[in-house]
Amino acid sequence: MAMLYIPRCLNRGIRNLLLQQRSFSAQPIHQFNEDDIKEKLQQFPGGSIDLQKEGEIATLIINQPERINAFTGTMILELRDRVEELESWTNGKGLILRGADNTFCSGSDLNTVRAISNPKDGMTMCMFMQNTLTRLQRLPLISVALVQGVALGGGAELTTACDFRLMTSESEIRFVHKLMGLVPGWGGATRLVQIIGYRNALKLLSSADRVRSAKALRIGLADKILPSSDHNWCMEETQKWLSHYIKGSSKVIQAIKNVAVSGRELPLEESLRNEKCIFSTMWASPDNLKALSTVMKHK
Ligand SMILES: CCCC(=O)SCCNC(=O)CCNC(=O)[C@H](O)C(C)(C)COP(=O)(O)OP(=O)(O)OC[C@H]1O[C@@H](n2cnc3c(N)ncnc32)[C@H](O)[C@@H]1OP(=O)(O)O
Repeated sequence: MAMLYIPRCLNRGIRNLLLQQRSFSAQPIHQFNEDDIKEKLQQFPGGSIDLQKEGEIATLIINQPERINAFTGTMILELRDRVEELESWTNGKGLILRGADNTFCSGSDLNTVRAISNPKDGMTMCMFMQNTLTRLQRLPLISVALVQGVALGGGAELTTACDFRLMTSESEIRFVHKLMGLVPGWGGATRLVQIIGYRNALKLLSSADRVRSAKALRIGLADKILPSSDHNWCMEETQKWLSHYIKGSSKVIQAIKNVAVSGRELPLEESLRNEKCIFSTMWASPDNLKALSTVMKHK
């Protein structure tokens, strides 16, 4: 885990504070013994979660196209491994989350869902995924979900674990949980309220309506509509869109993501203290001194 660069030269107090803050990023929301649920999920194989790194942008691919990228037991486990790998990617700046074969994700694999359809397994699977997606959301990378095709149920929840969402004009996000006698359990309801506010979130959850791209843009669920669904074009556009937000050194970009996460998640005073600590790692840093040595006009 290397969430944040912590220089050795800092005094011990600040270093300790920063180490605490770093552990906040990867700290599990739910502390429980994961062995049983890992063993259970292992019994439901299929598909994969692939990680590709190209320069400073990584791409996570939800890959089970024959079932519209439904999430099997082993994909839940692989997602955790890939997120852990990204936590120690010190040079990274951006992350794209997408599905294979021009569609995003049809949610939990219904075969897995049926097999773990008892309260104990449901609860531990829910805690496992909440821990993973919270860690994904807190990665010091600017993340964007590229939503092609459908993002249903758990797939819709996954999109909310990214900082931003780009949709094609033909794609849809749909919280179908109500139709299955459920509520979101991967943290999607909590994050949805944070993204689009209580009233809009309640409408989407209680109606289970399709949210097409124009509406998603209007209510702030999507950040851009891509007019073509051609996969290569969509990926290029997503990288181009992301590149605007990740210009600069990885240390600066990671620090920016960390102060924003802190502001979203911590009470005011704690967040201000955290911001001060992160600021102290950037003030007079090589990036800062380099910038100061140039003639600066922000016209
Ligand atoms: C806490 C998590 C909550 C959850 O996520 S619960 C899961 C919620 N998701 C669903 O219920 C999705 C149900 N599926 C659908 O509505 C449709 O298949 C969907 C995604 C709109 C795609 O429709 P089409 O494009 O017409 O394709 P299709 O129906 O022929 O599907 C192709 C093959 O994929 C399968 N599939 C799709 N979604 C799946 C899923 N989630 N789990 C397991 N299998 C799934 C589908 O059964 C079909 O298989 P087959 O070719 O008939 O063997």
